[in-house]
Amino acid sequence: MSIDLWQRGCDRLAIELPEQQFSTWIRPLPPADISDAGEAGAVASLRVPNRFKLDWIRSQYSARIESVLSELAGKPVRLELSLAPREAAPAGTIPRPLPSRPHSAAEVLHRALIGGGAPAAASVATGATFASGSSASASHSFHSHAVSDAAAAVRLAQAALAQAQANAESDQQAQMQAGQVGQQGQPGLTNNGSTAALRMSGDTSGAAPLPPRPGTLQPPPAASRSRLNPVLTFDTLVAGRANQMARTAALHVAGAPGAMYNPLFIYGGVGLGKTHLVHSVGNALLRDNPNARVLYLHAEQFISDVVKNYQRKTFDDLKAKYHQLDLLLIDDVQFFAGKERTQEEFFNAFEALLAKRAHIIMTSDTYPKGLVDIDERLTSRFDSGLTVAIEPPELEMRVAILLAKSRQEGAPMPEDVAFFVAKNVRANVRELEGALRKVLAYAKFSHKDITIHLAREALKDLLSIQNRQISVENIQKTVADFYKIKIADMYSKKRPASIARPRQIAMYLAKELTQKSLPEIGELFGGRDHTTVLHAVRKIGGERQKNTELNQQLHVLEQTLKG
Ligand SMILES: Nc1ncnc2c1ncn2[C@@H]1O[C@H](COP(=O)(O)OP(=O)(O)OP(=O)(O)O)[C@@H](O)[C@H]1O
Repeated sequence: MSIDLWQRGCDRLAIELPEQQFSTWIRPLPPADISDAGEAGAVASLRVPNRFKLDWIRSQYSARIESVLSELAGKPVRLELSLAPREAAPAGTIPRPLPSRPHSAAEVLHRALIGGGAPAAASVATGATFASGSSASASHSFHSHAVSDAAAAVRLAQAALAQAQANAESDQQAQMQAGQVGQQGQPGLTNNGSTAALRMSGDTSGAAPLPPRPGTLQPPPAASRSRLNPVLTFDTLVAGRANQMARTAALHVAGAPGAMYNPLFIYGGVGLGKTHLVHSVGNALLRDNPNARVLYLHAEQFISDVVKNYQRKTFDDLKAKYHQLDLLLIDDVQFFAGKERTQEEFFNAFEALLAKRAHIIMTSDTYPKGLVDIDERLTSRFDSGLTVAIEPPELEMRVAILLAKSRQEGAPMPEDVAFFVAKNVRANVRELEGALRKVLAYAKFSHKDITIHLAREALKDLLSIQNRQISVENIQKTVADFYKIKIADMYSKKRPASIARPRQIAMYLAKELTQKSLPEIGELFGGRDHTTVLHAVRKIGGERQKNTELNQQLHVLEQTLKG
């Protein structure tokens, strides 16, 4: 009965929680041991592999796990968490029936965006702007019921892809399975999907492909003509809440280019995976159709092409190069600012490609209407298909990225270390990769195991900069400014919501962004008890998951504090 109850609880949580959260925190847990005390209830004893995970599950999920188990058991079930002994076998994996695979990426996105409601459909079809996660406030036309349907559908897509990827790693048979997924419009396994996306030094952001590992297949010639980096595929792109909409839209385009969501405009801050995503589309399309004419380029390359062809008066060459494409992937279009001739040529190419139903995907650091010094006739066209944001990765996603990339590097990072690094490196994926490189290099050269102690050593410069920059006082001042209250209110006993809420937000940020303990934070907030701080941390952390406006405000505050 105990395994069965636990299994059913997991199945329920798999439906309720975002896929990334479920996969990171719940799925890897060993089954809880359930001791039944008759009418009085039952106790579910769960052995968690490390302290970080234990604390996190206790603070974030234990209440929900208890209530799901109690509901299923028909009597109260108390959850008892303890640390698994070090030498214990690695945590087992709960077999979880995956939701049936979506029929195609197009369908997934369609369901995700349209959900059950026609009004949202209309706004999407005519050029909706929406953002995953915190920036969803920009999506006035995106109905909230569609958001929850979207989340559910995207979870289905993620589950199917996660399954395909997991299978693909294991054996030849799984490769065939992944190939079938590809035929349905989703990316399957690419020949070098497991090739490391990391280098031990230097920048990984450029488009220059890494040399494939011995034994992996060479990229097809079309990939080099297209300037695609064969390493940047959907297989190596970790999915999370931060990129779910953009990734789902990109999957759709890869499966059915030239159909809907054309142009696709992807925007977000630096190092969040925009370039990776557009390369993934190109690589997926070429894998399915090696004859497709695909070109990836940075906006600056387009600018220099225009200049060169103007100097040589070879306008026809320029047209021939761009107007014949099936898929144009163009990165960082904000670089077109102030370049009138380039904008003119891009406008021509844009019109020609759309007229023949070729697909265009653009990236930028801001949404189309936020672009400066770019002609309105262009920016309005940029916004005429689908505009999606990529957000900074949330904690679960950062952990998943570290685990995935360290595995690709052949030096798997233990979960507690990944958690430690992810908690401390929050800005973007590029920084996360930098931190991972440092930790792995440090372990390699010092011939030591990868532990939290080692990670702390390897990253001490980075951590000390952060600790220096973010103090509780700084947080109190920034939050007080933001919500227009007095700093003194942070320490006062006043309770009106207009003051109590910013104070709770400041406590939450103090816990998130500093190394201070709950009692220390309580002390700095006018001598409050640590339970008051814990309550604030849980409350704001929980609300943040559901309330997009609050999440947006917290992002702004976090970015301000991190400088
Ligand atoms: N979700 C992800 N999963 C795995 N790797 C990722 C993910 N997001 C980003 N990366 C990696 O992080 C690095 C930076 O990503 P990328 O260059 O795509 O960011 P970007 O948004 O285009 O940044 P910029 O605007 O500075 O060009 C790359 O090495 C990329 O492979």
